[in-house]
Amino acid sequence: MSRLTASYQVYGKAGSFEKKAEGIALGLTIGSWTDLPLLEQEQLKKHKGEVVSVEESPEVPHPLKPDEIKAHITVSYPSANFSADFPAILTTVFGKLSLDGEVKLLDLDFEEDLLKQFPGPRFGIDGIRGLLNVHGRPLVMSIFKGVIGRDLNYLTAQLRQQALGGVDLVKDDEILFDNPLTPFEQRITAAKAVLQEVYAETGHRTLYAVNLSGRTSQLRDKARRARELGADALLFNVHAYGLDVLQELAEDNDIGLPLMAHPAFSGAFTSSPFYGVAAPLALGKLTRYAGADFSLFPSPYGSVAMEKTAALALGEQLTNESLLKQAFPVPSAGIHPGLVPLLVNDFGIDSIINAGGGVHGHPDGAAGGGKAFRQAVDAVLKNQTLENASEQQPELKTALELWG
Ligand SMILES: CSCCC(=O)C(=O)COP(=O)(O)O
Ligand SMILES: [Mg+2]
Repeated sequence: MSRLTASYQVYGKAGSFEKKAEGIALGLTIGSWTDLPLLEQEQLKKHKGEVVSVEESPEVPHPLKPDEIKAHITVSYPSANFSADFPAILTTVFGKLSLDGEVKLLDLDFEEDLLKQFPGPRFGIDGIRGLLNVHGRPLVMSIFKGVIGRDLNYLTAQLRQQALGGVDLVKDDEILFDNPLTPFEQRITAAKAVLQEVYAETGHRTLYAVNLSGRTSQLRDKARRARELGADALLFNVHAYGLDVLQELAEDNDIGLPLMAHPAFSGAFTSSPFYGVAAPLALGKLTRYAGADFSLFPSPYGSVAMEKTAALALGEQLTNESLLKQAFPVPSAGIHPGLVPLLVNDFGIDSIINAGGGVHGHPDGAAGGGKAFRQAVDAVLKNQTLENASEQQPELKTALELWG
């Protein structure tokens, strides 16, 4: 019978972890089966979780409780215990356990039979590159900024400048919801017209990811309508809605659009060193399994930073060998052109450089900001230092003078 394996980080006294692990394996599956009559014990055994390993780390004491150390516990659960969906899986491996003190879910290992039941990205990295016809370099994305309370004219003017800067994608800010000044459907049609104009003028193609927002029950129809109107991609605050909602959108052939997962709200359950779910699992592996073509997360460098080993592991989870397609890592937040060499070094060519303030705050406007990013990417691919490249690239020079 196939099994799902979960790894947890726990703290406790040395020597106490076998009991703790057994408690998890039992507590999340058949409960107190030893008290039941023999026949029922036999019947329930096949549903019991199994402790796979317990590894103590005596060299890592609890930072606040000197008599406790860290340990990793691995438990496998029979697939017969759950249906093949995220709500059932997460409830099985970390349901009531998530409420039971200092336990962090680090990873989940899906066997092939189970993994096959998840869609993964519809387009993936290769598919998105195909839509843009851009290969062999990281993509550049910019974010609308300051458009809350502004109308469609403002939005389209800002979009035009971003596209003229040569960015490959522009996304809504995740905090722009449906509103009377820039309604969802009109954002799509107005943006499409602007991006077609820029393409006709310059030959440069930019895709726009519109924020799919509102009540869950309305999302499918809104997303289908977006497709009918010719939307390029959908931004989605997946962690505010839940992975299963993303999966529903990803599997719907009448939607069939690239899906961009925003990390909003995820810090609430990934940031603690003691509790919640590890970011590489939540924003990496599971977001990819649920069908995101792109996953945004804080880079190790900007204004909202993720610890570097976690950010690297997250990028790895989005792109490693799997039955499912690769999703684009999009390290974000406080990104400016001077960070491009670090980001490409960390996340490789198959990643996206994403910036809001770093584009719009450029003294030459968003067009200048976009150009500075593209120039930084070109310099890195040519193994040039940004300083050297900026001698020939005024927009990059201005950006480096401003942000370093
Ligand atoms: C925390 S990752 C999400 C990035 C994002 O949505 C954003 O608006 C970043 O804007 P910035 O001006 O920091 O590039
Ligand atoms: Mg944002």
